[in-house]
Amino acid sequence: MTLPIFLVGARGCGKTTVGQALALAQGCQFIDTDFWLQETAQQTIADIVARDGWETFRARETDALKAVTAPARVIATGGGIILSEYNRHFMREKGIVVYLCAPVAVLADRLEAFPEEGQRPTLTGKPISEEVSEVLALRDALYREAAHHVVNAAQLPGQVVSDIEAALQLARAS
Ligand SMILES: Nc1ncnc2c1ncn2[C@@H]1O[C@H](COP(=O)(O)OP(=O)(O)OP(=O)(O)O)[C@@H](O)[C@H]1O
Ligand SMILES: O=C(O)C1=C[C@@H](O)[C@@H](O)[C@H](O)C1
Ligand SMILES: [Mg+2]
Repeated sequence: MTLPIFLVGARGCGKTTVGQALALAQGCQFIDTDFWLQETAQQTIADIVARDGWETFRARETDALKAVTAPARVIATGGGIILSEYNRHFMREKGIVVYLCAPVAVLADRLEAFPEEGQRPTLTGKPISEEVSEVLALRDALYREAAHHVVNAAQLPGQVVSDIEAALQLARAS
């Protein structure tokens, strides 16, 4: 049985982008909790948050995580999935968790170029660069706590995929 691979990390670290390429390389199915949730709810995340609040979104995110978890899948998660202790333990127990780690400047540049506001409503009400810095400072330890592997996500997507594959291979061999 091939364990599911969970990609975690901040908004803009490339979970969706790298996840699709990794799934292709591994011959796995690709699933994204943000996409799955929005399709199932027939609403954007911004609309869910505006109508029902972040707490409701977080509860639905945990439901999404449980629903999509299955063998032979690469699962791109939402940037805040690690806020829940339940989610962190669930991912570690059910599969292999990879933290796509990138510095604030890289994340902020990507988010400024591709804001996708429907999927990424503001978390703090602050400008992007300030928000990324503040949120990453609070979450970096949680990404690390959840992760089996940490990779440098500031590289080109193909190199990030290669680094993840190398880490998985090394772990299998040891
Ligand atoms: N390694 C990379 N190099 C250059 N650009 C990238 C890389 N990874 C992602 N990007 C770009 O950055 C933007 C954000 O990437 P992506 O949507 O994959 O991030 P994410 O981690 O899934 O974010 P979220 O937590 O909001 O779902 C995209 O427009 C994508 O093209
Ligand atoms: O970092 C976050 O808290 C979020 C990231 C996105 O992937 C979405 O899951 C949502 O906008 C929340
Ligand atoms: Mg994504």
